[in-house]
Amino acid sequence: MEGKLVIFSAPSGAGKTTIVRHLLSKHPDKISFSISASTRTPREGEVNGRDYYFISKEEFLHRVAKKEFIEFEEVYSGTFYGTLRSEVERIWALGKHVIFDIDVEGGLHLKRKFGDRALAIFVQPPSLEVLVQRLRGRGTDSEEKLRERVAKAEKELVYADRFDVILKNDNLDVACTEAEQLMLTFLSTE
Ligand SMILES: Nc1nc2c(ncn2[C@@H]2O[C@H](COP(=O)(O)OP(=O)(O)O)[C@@H](O)[C@H]2O)c(=O)[nH]1
Ligand SMILES: Nc1ncnc2c1ncn2[C@@H]1O[C@H](COP(=O)(O)OP(=O)(O)O)[C@@H](O)[C@H]1O
Repeated sequence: MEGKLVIFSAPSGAGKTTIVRHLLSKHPDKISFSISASTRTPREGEVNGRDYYFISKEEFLHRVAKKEFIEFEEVYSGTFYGTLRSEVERIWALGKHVIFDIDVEGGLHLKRKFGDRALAIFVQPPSLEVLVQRLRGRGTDSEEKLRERVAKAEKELVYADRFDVILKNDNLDVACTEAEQLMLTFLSTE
């Protein structure tokens, strides 16, 4: 089987992780999550090898030098995230397609690299104000981290129209249904 890529990108807090988790729980037979490598510290409840491969900066840079990443980025100052080639190949070898929860630059990078084999979806929050509320509500970031995420979000919203599709995440149920339809249509076409 020729594996495909379904990419969800958005500013932090737009809801991509929530949507991706929903799709994974409904279609575990079709898709599998690309577990990124990250140098950030795990959040409460996050599991190494399930949410991320949490590795040190030293190991990350060593693996960059060995060209193990399809793409990687210093997403926030001093914190690296990247997609391992071995991860994508592992999932394709299982006969599944790969689903990504990745920032905007990383999503566009993968789209450029894989072209028609990839569907790049931009998850759009109703407004920047709602995005900030969601991030606050999630309660995972300090005020300083929150400011950093919001500043990045403002820049990222501009890139929405470079994606294949813009998916509005106002009502979560509606967004999840639309995401599912988009994904299934894409996966069923040659
Ligand atoms: N470029 C790139 N970005 C990633 C990767 N994995 C995660 N990210 C992005 O890094 C950002 C920070 O992720 P995280 O710390 O989990 O917090 P989030 O913003 O709440 O999703 C998010 O925008 C993720 O989508 C990756 O492999 N490559
Ligand atoms: N449509 C929505 N309406 C209200 N809250 C939402 C909606 N979508 C996501 N959320 C909440 O917003 C927060 C950020 O969502 P998350 O999926 O973590 O975003 P991201 O992965 O894009 O950073 C979470 O607390 C999530 O439960």
